[in-house]
Amino acid sequence: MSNANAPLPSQDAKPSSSTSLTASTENSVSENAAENQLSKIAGDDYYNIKPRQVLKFFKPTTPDPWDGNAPQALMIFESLIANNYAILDNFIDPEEGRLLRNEIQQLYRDGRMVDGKIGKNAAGTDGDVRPDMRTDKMVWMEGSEPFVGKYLKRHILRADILAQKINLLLESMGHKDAWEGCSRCKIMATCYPEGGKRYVAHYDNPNRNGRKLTIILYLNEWWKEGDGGVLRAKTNGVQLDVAPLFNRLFAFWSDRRVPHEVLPTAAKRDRFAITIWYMDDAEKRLGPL
Ligand SMILES: O=C(O)CCC(=O)C(=O)O
Ligand SMILES: [Fe+2]
Repeated sequence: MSNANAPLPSQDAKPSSSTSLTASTENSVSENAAENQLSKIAGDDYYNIKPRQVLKFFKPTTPDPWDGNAPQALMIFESLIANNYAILDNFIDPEEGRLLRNEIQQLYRDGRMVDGKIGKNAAGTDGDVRPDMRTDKMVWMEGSEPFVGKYLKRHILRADILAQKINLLLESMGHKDAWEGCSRCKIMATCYPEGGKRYVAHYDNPNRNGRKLTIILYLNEWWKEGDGGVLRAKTNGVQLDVAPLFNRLFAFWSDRRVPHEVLPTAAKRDRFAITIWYMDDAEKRLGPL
């Protein structure tokens, strides 16, 4: 059985900076309209998205209820194929981002988050607590549990549609990274509490566990240099330090192209994020190496 989060030796630290794509926030303008439209297409149950059938409510042939994120999908697609990753700032309307952040913070305060594990199974939902490797608090979700708030559900839905659009672009050019289906494994909300919490260097998909694309949304308003919790990745021979800024989306290929680690948090700054992995059904069928 493969280790879903195989550790790597720490990377050499080299100062580096990252550029980010800035999205227009126009996508937020028509969100209520988008929700109404989705309700019409899918019925009242459309938020009850089941894993592995993410987009049963959204087919490329249906009218696009979320036109707003087509430019975002294009930007992420272009950056992924050129760089193996994409950074997109101002992902959603900031007010909605704050409400989403409040929901995630509340999950932490309610004690729903538990020690993150080093995964043993493909979805990474099982494994061992290894404080020498990973010291976050996290909660797994399908997305339809009663404790999943309205804004988190909206985020999941938006990310699902974004992922599908990215994949449609890859498919349309016959790109080798186009994947099969548009399912995801469990969604993860995390808090890396203040005081040096971290995750050592690893791959999300070291051994063909099916994870194709990792999409993280960071939720840390007022984050500043020195607060720690920077995501450090290395890809294409470039070291990349990604600050976990509020409303910043970071997407990357889950496989060995992008080893990454979470550098320790600072003394007084909890760090919040939501991570979603989209799965390649063809790779899942092949099974782990
Ligand atoms: O929160 C992050 O920036 C990354 C977390 C991570 O790499 C993981 O949970 O696999
Ligand atoms: Fe990771």
